[in-house]
Amino acid sequence: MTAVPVVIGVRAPQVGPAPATSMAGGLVDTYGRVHRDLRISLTDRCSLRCTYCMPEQGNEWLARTSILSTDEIVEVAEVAAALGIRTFRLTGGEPLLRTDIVEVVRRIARIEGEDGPVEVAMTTNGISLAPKLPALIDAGLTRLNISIDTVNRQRFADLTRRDRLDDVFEGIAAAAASSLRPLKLNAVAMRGVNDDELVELVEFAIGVGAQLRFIEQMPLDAGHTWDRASMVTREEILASLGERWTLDPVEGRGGAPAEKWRIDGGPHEVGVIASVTAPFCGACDRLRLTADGQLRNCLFSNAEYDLIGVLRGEGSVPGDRSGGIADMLRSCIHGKLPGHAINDPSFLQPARGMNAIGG
Ligand SMILES: Nc1nc2c(ncn2[C@@H]2O[C@H](COP(=O)(O)OP(=O)(O)OP(=O)(O)O)[C@@H](O)[C@H]2O)c(=O)[nH]1
Ligand SMILES: C[S@@+](CC[C@H](N)C(=O)[O-])C[C@H]1O[C@@H](n2cnc3c(N)ncnc32)[C@H](O)[C@@H]1O
Ligand code: SF4
Ligand code: SF4
Repeated sequence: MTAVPVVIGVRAPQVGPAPATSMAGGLVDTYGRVHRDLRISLTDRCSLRCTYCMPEQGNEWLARTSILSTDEIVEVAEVAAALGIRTFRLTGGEPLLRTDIVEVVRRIARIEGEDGPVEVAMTTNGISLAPKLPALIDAGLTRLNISIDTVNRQRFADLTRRDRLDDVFEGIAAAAASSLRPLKLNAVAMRGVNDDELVELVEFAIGVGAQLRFIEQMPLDAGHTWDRASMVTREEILASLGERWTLDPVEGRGGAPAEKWRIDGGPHEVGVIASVTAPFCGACDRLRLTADGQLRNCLFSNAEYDLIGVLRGEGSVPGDRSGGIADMLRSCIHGKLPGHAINDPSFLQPARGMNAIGG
């Protein structure tokens, strides 16, 4: 039984040998957005239970048999790279819980993209990162984003339902001491939880040589309890930081989700990912692959494209199915809407929580 009761599915196309021209043309949607970034969720499992993402208990995990193998992930990544994907971001759930994580990184990092080697990035909660980091870097990991919403131990335990802040600090320290740059820290801003700590979080990030990005909380929690009033907005975040520092906008955002500001004219920057009040959908260049092999063209989409059906469908033979994978990637792109509808009264939150979508 999977964690996804009902999704609007798109059936797998007939599997067969790849037509000679199947890789021609990139992943351009009907609004002209060129897709360069594939976020791959490696598992829906996690070492934490953040309130805005997962339920405290009783989560319905994806069946282990439905989780994509390393071979399957690499097969998809190779086709995606041939179609123009340049960055593969490994996420979850907690990607470091995947026992073959180093192999996944190594095999994706070997893929040649259109303009040279692809980038392999990871978003993690940092737990158990320290002992694994040397092997991950050796395998070809190029960038790390680590999530930390508070530097207060009791708050961390309340918010994540696990008393593991010291493990996160250890992971951040290892990343800070490593060669990976830029190092980014993510913090979801929450009213009455950490909104009195925003300056302290930025100072913590500066202290470890990282850049902090605040995230507006999105309606993606497994319990569907999100409410607009408890979301701390971009404006509120800037007002709070503005009491301490002068913030000057940094130009040249491109397709990045974070708007950035220079702090007091100095070398440090802070970012805000305002997915709700200032969505960046017009420049969206992302696709997502869930751990159970469903392609999604938007975090908030209720449609999924059944890639695992292509990979495991009857008569499917490894090596012969790149055309089917490419077709499914294109179908997914073709169905992409211009933006999300969180601000529309008819908005329907996706059935999956963020941990099962791949944040
Ligand atoms: N609405 C929306 N939010 C996103 C999207 N991608 C990332 N985010 C939000 O931004 C947060 C941080 O994302 P990360 O996983 O750190 O990656 P990133 O910011 O895309 O990565 P880089 O900017 O390349 O470092 C996520 O947790 C989401 O909350 C997206 O496509 N749409
Ligand atoms: C889903 S987690 C997966 C990777 C890893 N477990 C982590 O926490 O970094 C990726 C990112 O999504 C963010 N996130 C999760 N649920 C969210 C929500 N409802 N709104 C905004 N961001 C969310 C987390 O804070 C984290 O930065
Ligand atoms: S945000 Fe990341 S660390 Fe927190 S519960 Fe979700 S997947 Fe786990
Ligand atoms: S909400 Fe959807 S369309 Fe908008 S940036 Fe995120 S993934 Fe892209």
